[in-house]
Amino acid sequence: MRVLVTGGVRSGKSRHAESLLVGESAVRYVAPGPVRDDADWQERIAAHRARRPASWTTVETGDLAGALATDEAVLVDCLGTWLTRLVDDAGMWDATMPDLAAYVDGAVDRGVEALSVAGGTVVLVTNEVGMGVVPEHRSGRVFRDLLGSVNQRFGAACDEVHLVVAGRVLRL
Ligand SMILES: Nc1nc2c(ncn2[C@@H]2O[C@H](COP(=O)(O)OP(=O)(O)OP(=O)(O)O)[C@@H](O)[C@H]2O)c(=O)[nH]1
Repeated sequence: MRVLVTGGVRSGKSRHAESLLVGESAVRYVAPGPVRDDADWQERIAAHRARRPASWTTVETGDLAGALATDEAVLVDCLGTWLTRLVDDAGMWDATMPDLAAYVDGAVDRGVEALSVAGGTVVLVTNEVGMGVVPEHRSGRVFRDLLGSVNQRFGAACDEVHLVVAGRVLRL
């Protein structure tokens, strides 16, 4: 079973994603975003860790395909931060859109392939962006476009896509 969970910031999508894995004996929690050390972020992370069952393991890595290569159930939170880290690490925010799209597509290919052979339940969390005003800065516009495509690719590779709004879940 592969599920993509999408929604806005603080929509309740992480909690919903976690609830889909209740009953799994072992879960690999994958945090694929950039390493950040500001106090606000550390507080958020601490709250997440406190609510995870003791039997879950945490993997902090940008290597999505590698993190999916397991027979354990996997929760990836989230594809938005994964994308940010992917482009950050490659130093590609100023690259042309075709170059960026091709680079991200290659990484998505590897992720989708790993997803297709993963041994257990996989839940991927992502962000629903692009429903508001056009971002003022180019990096915001680029991120919005790329993440839309990433979501479509992973959505197509999943059995189900769930949209979370105001804590309510709509199965698409
Ligand atoms: N590095 C790291 N990140 C973590 C860990 N646990 C959670 N996170 C990150 O915390 C982020 C989620 O933070 P939230 O504040 O709950 O997200 P949100 O989008 O505002 O809210 P929801 O929609 O309710 O999930 C995700 O990017 C996770 O990867 C951890 O142990 N380590």
